[in-house]
Amino acid sequence: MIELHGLTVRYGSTVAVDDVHLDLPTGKIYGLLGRNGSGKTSLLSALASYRRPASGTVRIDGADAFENPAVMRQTCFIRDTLDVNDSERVRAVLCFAGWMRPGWDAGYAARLTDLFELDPRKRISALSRGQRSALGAVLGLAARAPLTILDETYLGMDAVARSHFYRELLADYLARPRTIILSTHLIEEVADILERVIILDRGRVLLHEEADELRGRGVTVTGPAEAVGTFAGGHPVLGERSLGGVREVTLDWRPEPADVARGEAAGLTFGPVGIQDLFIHLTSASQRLEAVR
Ligand SMILES: Nc1ncnc2c1ncn2[C@@H]1O[C@H](COP(=O)(O)OP(=O)(O)OP(=O)(O)O)[C@@H](O)[C@H]1O
Repeated sequence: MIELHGLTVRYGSTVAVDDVHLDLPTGKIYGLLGRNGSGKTSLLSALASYRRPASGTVRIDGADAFENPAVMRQTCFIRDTLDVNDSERVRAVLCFAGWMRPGWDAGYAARLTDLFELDPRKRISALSRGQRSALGAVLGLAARAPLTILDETYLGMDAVARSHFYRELLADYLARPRTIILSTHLIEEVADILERVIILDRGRVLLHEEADELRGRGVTVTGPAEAVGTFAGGHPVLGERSLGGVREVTLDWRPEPADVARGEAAGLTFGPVGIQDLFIHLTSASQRLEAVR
């Protein structure tokens, strides 16, 4: 279990992570989502001991994680900076990772390097943005660390490379289950491989839920404005739009089959709300709420 208790990260007067409490069972793939500046990198940096929290604790399997060598050996944190020397060659970086990482699989790293068409002789400074991202993906996957944290690692990769990455990640995770935390803005793309979703909003946890729960959590209701209004009454509205006499509302509510049948009889249609849409509605609804306070 990964336990964050009262975790707060500050930069001077900026509170990047604000009193976060999270209990995260190990052996799952987590998606850490949030708008720009919501505190994702700061939270992950504290989790990986890259940044000392202003207050609060991180415990992993009962042990205090901060600067704990035993915990750090089991943790692989890949961020876009890659934390490697730009004058090194790819081959040397992989070799160093093999030396640093107890679970490193050199054969798997070589296969991934081929898959992403990375030239092991190239210097890091000569890699394109996408190639740097691909190297991050190789370092993160081949480390096979019990706690693998990928902070927007694959952002620079093209669509083909990202699809290779998602496939490899899922296959390797199924073969060797471990805890993987992905922070991403490419929500729609990764949604299918996530088991749990955490949404951060201005340093706080807005939501922590099973991805399957989230997939069925919201509903869109479309139809004649008056009928939609009557049906939606009393349920939390995440968003709405109207065109002529037709209104569509997105509700944070899971209707029972009987509710759907009643709505359909009144001329309404129902649609699912994907994780990305739910994310957009929840984070913008939270901002609207803040604005009226
Ligand atoms: N080194 C720093 N010095 C000062 N403020 C910082 C620093 N790093 C982050 N911050 C601030 O902390 C807050 C959270 O930033 P953080 O990078 O953790 O967010 P994020 O969710 O990862 O953002 P993004 O999605 O844009 O990468 C922001 O207000 C940011 O300006």
